[in-house]
Amino acid sequence: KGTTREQRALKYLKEHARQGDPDSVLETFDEFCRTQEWAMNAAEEKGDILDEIVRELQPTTCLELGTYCGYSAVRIARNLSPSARLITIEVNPDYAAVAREVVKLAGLQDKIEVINLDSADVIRELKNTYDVTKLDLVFLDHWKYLYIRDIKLIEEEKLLKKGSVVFADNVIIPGAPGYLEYIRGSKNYKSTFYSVHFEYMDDMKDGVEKSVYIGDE
Ligand SMILES: O=C(NCCO)c1cc(-c2ccc(F)cc2)cc(O)c1O
Ligand SMILES: [Mg+2]
Repeated sequence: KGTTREQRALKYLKEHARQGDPDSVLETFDEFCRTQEWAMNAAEEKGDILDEIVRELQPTTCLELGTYCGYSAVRIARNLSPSARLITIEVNPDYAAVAREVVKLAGLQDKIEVINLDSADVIRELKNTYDVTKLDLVFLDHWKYLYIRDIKLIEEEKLLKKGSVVFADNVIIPGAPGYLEYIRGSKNYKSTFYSVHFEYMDDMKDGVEKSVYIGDE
């Protein structure tokens, strides 16, 4: 075929979505995944919970680990206030390249920064290199076994403040057992589990975990 699934998705978006319209990009991406090829986007149900969190929290600085094609980055950024921004980290160069195109198609390149590096290396540099003081929202959606490594690193870097929200995808499928045990056992968070459908699969159950940081600044 010569093309990857992600490149085929981007082609479909370019042909069917309205340039500069984030809602159109998301709707078209969901349509592609339901009618052409499945892809590991957060999708409608998980996306609605993410929308609710962003609308209520009104975060200024957001961090996403695991951009993939940029679906959730667009989902988050479309609801951000004018000066707010999202830093999203993707270790896979092919995914990052597609994500940058999707972000541009949505017209959100001024609010979203896609970084093609390893998450741990960027987290260590957020204060010095990326001018971040505190993170209001963190979305964990990269390799599941890395959730626990990176949340510990984020705590170590003192990047969270009272009220910061850590939202984790896939805590059931593929699962992130070490992370769930850690975050639910920590006195620094108040966690809530949401049972949701796995993306684009109406007969499969997944779960997302919303954790509010209540620890020391
Ligand atoms: O690995 C994932 N993300 C990081 C890499 O970019 C990921 C995987 C899956 C999934 C895939 C294949 C399957 F059979 C089951 C689960 C789903 C997701 O939502 C994900 O975020
Ligand atoms: Mg996911």
